[in-house]
Formats: sequence, C-alpha cells, structure tokens
Amino acid sequence: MTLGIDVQGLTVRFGDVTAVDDLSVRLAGGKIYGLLGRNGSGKTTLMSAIAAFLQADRGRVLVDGEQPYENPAVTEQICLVRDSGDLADQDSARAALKRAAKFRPNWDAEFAERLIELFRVPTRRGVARMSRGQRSALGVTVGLASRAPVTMLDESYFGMDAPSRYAFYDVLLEDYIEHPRTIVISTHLIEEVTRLFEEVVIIDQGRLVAHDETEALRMRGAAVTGAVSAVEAFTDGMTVLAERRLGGTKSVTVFGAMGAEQRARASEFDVELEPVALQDLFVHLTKEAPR
Ligand SMILES: Nc1ncnc2c1ncn2[C@@H]1O[C@H](COP(=O)(O)OP(=O)(O)OP(=O)(O)O)[C@@H](O)[C@H]1O
Repeated sequence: MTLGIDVQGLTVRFGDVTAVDDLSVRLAGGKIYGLLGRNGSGKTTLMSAIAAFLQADRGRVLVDGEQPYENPAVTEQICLVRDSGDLADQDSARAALKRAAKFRPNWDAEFAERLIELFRVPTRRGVARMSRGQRSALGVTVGLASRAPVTMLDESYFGMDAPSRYAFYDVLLEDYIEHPRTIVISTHLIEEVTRLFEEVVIIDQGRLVAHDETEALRMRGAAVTGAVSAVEAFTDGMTVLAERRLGGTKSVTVFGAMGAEQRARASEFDVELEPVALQDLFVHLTKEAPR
C-alpha cells in the first residue's frame, strides 16, 4: 500500500524559533524520497509533524487525504525513526522489537530477526548500554520491519559503520521493491544515498528550496570534463560550484541547465557534460547567509 503526503502551508514554531515556515510540498507516494537540509533547517520538525508527534501552528498535513494528528487509524500507518532513537533505555533489542510489533499492523518478525543479525545488534544488552551505531541499527530494524505505508528515517543510520550502512541501503532497496511504500530519508551522507532517491526535497530555514525528480534536479547543473584549456574556455562566465584537476584534465561543476545550444558548444569544445552531483547542487542551493 502506498500513501501520499500533502503538506499545506505548514508552520511549526518553538517559542520564537520558526522551525518550519509556511512550507507546502506534495509527495504522491510510492517512492523513495530524499529530504535534504542543513543543520537546523527543519527536517526533523517536518517529519515529526507528518508523523503527528507534534501539532502545526498553521497549515496542515494530510496523509492519504487525512490529518494524522490524534488520528490513530492514520498514525499506525506511519513509522518515523528519529536519530534520537526513541527506544526505551531499559529495553533489550528483543524487547524493543516485541514492543514495536504490538503497534505495527504490518510487522514482519522474521525480517526483523534477519536485520538484527545482518547489522550485528546484540539481542540481550539494554539499549542504554548499546553503542551509538548499535542503537541506530536497532532503530533502522524497527523502521524497515514495520513495513509502514509511510516510513520515515531521520538520519537514523548515521551512527552505523560503512559495511552496515551499505548493507542497509541494499536491503532497503530490495525490500522496497518487494513491498512498495512511501519512504522518506533525511541524510547528510548525500553521495552515499543519491542512488536510492527517486525524488528529492531540499529545505532551508524551514522553507522549501527544491522538489524534483533526482535526475531532473541533477540536470540543473553539469560536471564539465576535458582538457584544462577547453574546460576553462567552455565554463568562462558560468557559476562554478567545484573544480578538480588531474594532470592535463580538469573537471568543473557548474550551476545552470545545459540546453541544446550548450550541448552543441560542448562538442565543439570537445568537453564532456554529465549531470551535477547532488551534493554540489545541495551546497549551492543552501549556502545563503541565515535570515
Ligand atoms: N524542542 C525544540 N525547542 C526549541 N527549538 C527547537 C526544538 N526542536 C527544534 N528546534 C529548532 O528548530 C529548528 C529546526 O530544527 P530541526 O531539528 O527540525 O532541524 P534539522 O533539519 O532536523 O537539523 P539537523 O540536521 O541538525 O538534525 C532549529 O533551529 C532547532 O534549534
């Protein structure tokens, strides 16, 4: 089952801090979405509002057309795993999984077992005595095994080591293909996970900066590669995001879509054009000074 998410003019304040500021975004559902934003940009707050962990000050969130706040029929369809874990300190992994199973109508106990083995989560040790990475892995296990129609992972795998993270990406993709659902992943490890995202939402200072298909976003700029002098001549006057040089070859990342004219010019200059790396684009789109 796949559910859409419709955020309409959402504002969430904490005292005098406006964490989410009149934000509207519509996710049709049934895809893996990347949610990107700098520290404090409002990602956790946005996901918490979708999961009904907190109430909107203005605007509203609709999941499958219904408001989730104080609406258990909707909230049981939503699983948010936050970086903080939200796991009871005294619980062992076993107890945490048992607790999750109670509230999750689509819980797959066998899958949960497979995941804690894959991530090497100790099963008897209390959550408080687990390492950060082990706690993250347990959180991810709860998130995946819930098979919630709306699953949101808020930097939840951040503490996991590289082999566990790569195992997580593979298993997430496999399981998503078998059990399509709406998955929202917030991350700072952009390059690692770009391949998972079908669409990307970028927010900054509580506001929407971009929402598009990943490939369409990556076409908003280009990586230009070729002989040093050709690349320099081709990119002269363009907005440069990054530069790399290897011997006589140079690669320059520029902002701005490359139309037919630029493509013809590129072949004239004998330079290669490739879509921009999502991370370079993200840094560019969110680099303005704070308001
Ligand atoms: N409980 C709270 N009380 C006061 N301010 C808060 C609270 N929670 C969040 N904020 C503030 O709201 C803003 C958005 O925070 P949020 O946690 O949503 O950002 P984030 O994008 O998830 O950040 P990060 O990438 O650092 O985890 C920040 O300025 C933060 O300091």
